[in-house]
Amino acid sequence: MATNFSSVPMLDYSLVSAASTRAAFVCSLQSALTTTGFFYLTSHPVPAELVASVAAYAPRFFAELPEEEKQRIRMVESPHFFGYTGFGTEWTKGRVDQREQFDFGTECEERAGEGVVPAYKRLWGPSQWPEEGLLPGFRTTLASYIAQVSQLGDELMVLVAEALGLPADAFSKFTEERGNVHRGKIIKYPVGADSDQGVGPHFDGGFLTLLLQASEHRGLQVQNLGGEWIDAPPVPGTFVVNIGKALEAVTQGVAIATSHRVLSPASGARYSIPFFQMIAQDVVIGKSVLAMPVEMLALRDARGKVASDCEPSYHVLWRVLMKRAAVNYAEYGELAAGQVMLIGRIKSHPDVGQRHYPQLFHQLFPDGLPAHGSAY
Ligand SMILES: O=C(O)CCC(=O)C(=O)O
Ligand SMILES: [Fe+2]
Repeated sequence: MATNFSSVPMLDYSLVSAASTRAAFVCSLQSALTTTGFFYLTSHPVPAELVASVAAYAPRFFAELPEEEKQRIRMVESPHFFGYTGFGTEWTKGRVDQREQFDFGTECEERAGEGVVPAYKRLWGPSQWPEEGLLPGFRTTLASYIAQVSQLGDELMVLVAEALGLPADAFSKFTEERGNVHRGKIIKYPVGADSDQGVGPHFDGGFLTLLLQASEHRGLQVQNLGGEWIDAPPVPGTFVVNIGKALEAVTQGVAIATSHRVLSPASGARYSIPFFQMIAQDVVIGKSVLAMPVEMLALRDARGKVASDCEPSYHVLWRVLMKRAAVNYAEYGELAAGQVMLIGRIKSHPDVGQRHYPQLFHQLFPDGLPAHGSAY
């Protein structure tokens, strides 16, 4: 019988600092990685004041920025896919997502100009920020936040390696010499939306996602191994951590990427701030799969077949599995991670692709701009 879960486990990060309790944390991490693919992290080291200050900016960004300023920094202006995306322009599984968002990333200079080959080198570059005077402190607060969450993500990856019986530096080959450029989003799910689909069922792409639920409204749900939707309500002082498809693939499916969705809030706008831990652009995941201990492969196989609205697929050879998985991760086998990300971004935001990556846009959309994009 497959192992299953009916709630998202809570892991206490303070256990990591004492030698006597570290093993207990690693043990619960192993179970979360191999069974739920999702966990809450309590007592984490990102200062509560910084988290509160980031959360307080979320409603202000949408309410206080004038429409012209949102338009000035809209994503279509950025070859790096950073900036503002208006309400109702993103689709998942054939339905409009009821959310509006602002994408930003690790502070970074433009690394390559127009016409560079491979084109994905252009993904890395600066975020688009609103005028300082319109939202004072927004930029520095988010820069500090992403730096601190990145550091926590790096620490977690060392623990992930330990929990999966791998050497502590097992994941270092997925780090670029100049450091990885991670991505974050500020999302608003409005009340009174046209449908209950805040965001439809999907997987995340990179290694780990660390999500801050920035208001008290529930809506996030995680799909268990039997296909049922489990609530993951906001818990003050925690991050919700989940595994992305890249981590699932490099661990041969031992760590499970779990399908999740957000239902539109019933009683007030919901805000969330996910941080997506990215990997080195040039890595071809298909050539970088890690040798996993047999006990870990046995844990994977013990899960049995998983029911999902997104067709996960870790119990067969990962290459076969990736071919069957959600459309934007199928390419991990042969293409560089940066290229996979670029394809996914263009599918999700075809207007940005058409403007900045016309060649690849025409390959993906030979009939021109579709009525909407869909990454998942
Ligand atoms: O808003 C949330 O709680 C989750 C968002 C999410 O899953 C995503 O943007 O990938
Ligand atoms: Fe997600």
